[in-house]
Amino acid sequence: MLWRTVRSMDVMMHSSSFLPKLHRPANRPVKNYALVVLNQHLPRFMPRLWDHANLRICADGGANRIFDEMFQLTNDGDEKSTRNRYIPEIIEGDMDSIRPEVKLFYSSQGSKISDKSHNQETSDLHKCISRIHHRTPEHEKHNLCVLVTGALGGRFDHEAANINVLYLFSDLRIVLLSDDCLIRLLPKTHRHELYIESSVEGPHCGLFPVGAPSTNTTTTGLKWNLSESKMRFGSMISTSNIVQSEKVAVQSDADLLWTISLRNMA
Ligand SMILES: Nc1ncnc2c1ncn2[C@@H]1O[C@H](COP(=O)(O)OP(=O)(O)OP(=O)(O)O)[C@@H](O)[C@H]1O
Ligand SMILES: Cc1ncc(C[n+]2csc(CCO)c2C)c(N)n1
Repeated sequence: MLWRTVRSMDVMMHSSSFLPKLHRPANRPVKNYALVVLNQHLPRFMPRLWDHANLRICADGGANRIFDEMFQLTNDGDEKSTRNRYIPEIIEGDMDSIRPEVKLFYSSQGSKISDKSHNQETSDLHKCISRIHHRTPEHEKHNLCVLVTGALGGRFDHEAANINVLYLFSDLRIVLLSDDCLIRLLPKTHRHELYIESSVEGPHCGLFPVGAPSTNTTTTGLKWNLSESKMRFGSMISTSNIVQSEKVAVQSDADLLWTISLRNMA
């Protein structure tokens, strides 16, 4: 008999356990993550994301959003004390959008201001993720989760640059967030298991390659599953799909983007 050794691909597990739930079981703590705040309106659940993050970085004009908008999102009575409570560890970027008084305020409160105005080759988000990449030891990279707020729903060139960052730093788990959905990259190096937090995400979802086509993608757990299917722009991509199980499994010969809707968490 002929024996063949087939090396099965490692599984990468994903869950959106960082999303605020009304009733979180005590045995399911929020995983630690780094938070990057971009220059778009803050999501409703920002105070809860902020409180559970272990590192908070504002990308340039993202600092204006914390300064201006955090008060409206909290139930605090006093704008000044709210401002004093939400201090980012780092403000990173080319500093062409942060207002002078905001920069002054946060530097006086101890934020590190990293002025990269000489670099007009990469976006502010790219600069933030580079810093996180650099400071994370190799063996911890695959575990670290980076949440990026305000990444979607604005200027399309910014959105494309934000998605490009997922590909540039594919050894980090980066989640792009808006009020309405999230996006993550599923690298082709792994099989993927997505554990759906159905009280806060779904049911609408999408799965598609950007850049390089897929000739073979298989899924379980969706209403319209793929079975060794081809996907590329200009042909079929899976959009307006529906999650039908607590676990979605994906395997592909191409890097894919996974997107899922977020429920109204007001
Ligand atoms: N409308 C938007 N849509 C999506 N992402 C955005 C948008 N505006 C800003 N961002 C994100 O926030 C980051 C910081 O924004 P900021 O406005 O400071 O950028 P910028 O360098 O001034 O950009 P530009 O000069 O192209 O307007 C950007 O790198 C980008 O990732
Ligand atoms: C081919 C090419 N296209 C656009 C830019 C401009 N650009 C890209 S990122 C960035 C910084 C934004 O904060 C700027 C100005 C470039 N350098 N190279």
